[in-house]
Amino acid sequence: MYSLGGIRSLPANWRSTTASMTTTESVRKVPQVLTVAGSDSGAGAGIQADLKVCAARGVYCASVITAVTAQNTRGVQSVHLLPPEFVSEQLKSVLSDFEFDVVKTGMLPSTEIVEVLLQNLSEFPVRALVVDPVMVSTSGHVLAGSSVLSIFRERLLPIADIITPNVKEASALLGGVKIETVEEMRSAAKLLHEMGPRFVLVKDFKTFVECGTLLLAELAKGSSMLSAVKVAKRFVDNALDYSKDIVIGTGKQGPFDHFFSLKKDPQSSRCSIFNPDDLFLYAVTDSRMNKKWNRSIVDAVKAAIEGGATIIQLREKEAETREFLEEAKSCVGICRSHGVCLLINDRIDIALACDADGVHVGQSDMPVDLVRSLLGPDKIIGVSCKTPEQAHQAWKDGADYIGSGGVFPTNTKANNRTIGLDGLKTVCEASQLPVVAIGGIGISNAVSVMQINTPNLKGVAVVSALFDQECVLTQTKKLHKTLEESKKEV
Ligand SMILES: Cc1ncc(COP(=O)(O)OP(=O)(O)O)c(N)n1
Ligand SMILES: Cc1nc(C(=O)O)sc1CCOP(=O)(O)O
Ligand SMILES: [Mg+2]
Repeated sequence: MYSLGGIRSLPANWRSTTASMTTTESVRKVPQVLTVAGSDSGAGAGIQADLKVCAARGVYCASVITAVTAQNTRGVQSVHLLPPEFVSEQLKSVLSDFEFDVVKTGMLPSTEIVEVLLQNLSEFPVRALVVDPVMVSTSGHVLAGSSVLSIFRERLLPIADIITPNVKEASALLGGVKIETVEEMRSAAKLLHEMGPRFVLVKDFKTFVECGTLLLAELAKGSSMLSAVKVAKRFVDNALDYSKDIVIGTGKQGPFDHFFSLKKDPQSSRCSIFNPDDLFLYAVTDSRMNKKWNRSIVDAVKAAIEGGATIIQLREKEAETREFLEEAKSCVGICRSHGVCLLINDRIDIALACDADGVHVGQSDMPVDLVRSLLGPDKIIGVSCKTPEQAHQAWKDGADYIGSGGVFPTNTKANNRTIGLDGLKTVCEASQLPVVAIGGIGISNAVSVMQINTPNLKGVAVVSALFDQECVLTQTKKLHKTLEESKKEV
C-alpha cells in the first residue's frame, strides 16, 4: 500500500567514482546502496538479509552496523548496541568514499544513533532514503524502544523518500492506533504520509517481509517507486513460495531463501521462478492491430503494463525478423524494469536472441520438450491446449502453464475451434498446470470466465479487447478492474 507521488530521479549520467580507470574504456555502471542496520546472527533479517537480497538483485551493498543481535529462527535472545561514535565512524567511512544511489535504514535502536545518522546525512546528502522503521522483530522482540519514536516522527520520516513500517510499527508511530483491516492500513498510510515521507508502504507480516531491502535494490537500478514495489512483491512471493518446503533452524521464523532464483527446483530440475498468478491479465499483442492503430509494439506494451497487464506475449505474426528482434529487445527492457514477464509467440529464435522470459507455443508449433531443451530450465513455456489429453502432455513435456480456448468465437485467429466455458472447465479440472483462458474474452464476458471458479484458472489472455482499441491504457485498466472485482465475487 502506498501513497502516490514521485521519487527524485537519479541523474542520467551518474557513475561510480570508486572505479578508477586510466584508459578511455567505458566505466561499468554498478548500482550501489548502503544499508544502516543491525546484524542478525540467524541471517534472516538485518544486515545479512540486505546483503543477500542486493547480491541476488545484482546491486553492490555496503553496510553500517548499528547493533549486534543474538538471534535465530526461534527469536531474539539478546541485543548489543554499538557505541554511537563508532556507528558515526562507519557512516563517515563509506559516505565519504562511495556515491550511493540509495541509503536504507533498518534497526536504529537509540536516539543517539539516529542523531549520528542525521548528522552524517546532512554532511553527505544522499540521492534517495528508504526508512524501514524497525522496532519489532517478526518474532515479536522489541528492537527499538518508544524513546526513538519522537526523533523518527520529527526528523527522520520527513526526509525519507519511502517508509516501510509493518502494521505494528505503523501503529506505534501513530501513537497506538488499531490497524487490522486493509482499510485501517490505508488510513494509517495516509496519516504517516502527513508526517513528511514522500511514499508510505504499510506491510502486513505475511506478504511483505524483506520488502524495504528489495526496494533499496530496485530503486538503485533506476526503477520508479511503483515498479520497485511491484518487483519487491513478486520477489518476496516467489522467495516465500520457494522457501516453504525448506528447513532452516528449528523455530517458527525460518528465514526465506534470498537466492531462490539461482537454485534448481528438486522436483523438476528447473528454476521455480514462474508465478502462476502472473497469468491474471495476460496481454497478447497483434501486429495487424498495432498497424491499424498506428502504434509501435513498444508503445502497445508500455500502455498495457501501465494499465495493469501482469504478463505480456508478443504475437507478431507478420513482423519482419530483424525489426521484430529489435522491438522485442526494447520490450524485454521495459518489461524487466516493471517486473513483468515477457513471452514470445511461436518464435524460439527471437526469444533466445532477445533473452525473453519464455515462449508460448501451440499444438502445431515446435514440441514443448524440444523447446525446453533449447531454452533451458529457467524460461517459461506456455502451450495451447483444447483437451485434457493435450493438457496432460503439456505437463509431461515440461510446460509451465497452458492457454485454453477459444472460450468464445474470435476474429483474431482464423478457423479457431471454440470450446466454450464447459470445454474450458473440463481442461482446467484435468490440468496439472495453471491455466489462462483465451479467445473472444473482453470486459463484457471476463467475469463469466472467472466464475467457472476452478483453482487452476489463473486469468484471461486477451488480444483485441486491449489492442484493437484506440486507447490500450484505458481498456487495460478497465479489464483489470473488472477482473479484480470478479476475484472478490468468487
Ligand atoms: C496464452 C495463449 N494461449 C493460446 C495461444 C494460441 O497459441 P497457438 O495455438 O500457437 O496459436 P497462435 O497464437 O500461434 O496463432 C496464445 N498465443 N497465447
Ligand atoms: C491467439 C489465440 N489463441 C486462441 C486459442 O484458442 O488458442 S484464441 C486466440 C485469439 C485471441 O484473440 P482475442 O482476444 O482477440 O479473441
Ligand atoms: Mg503458435
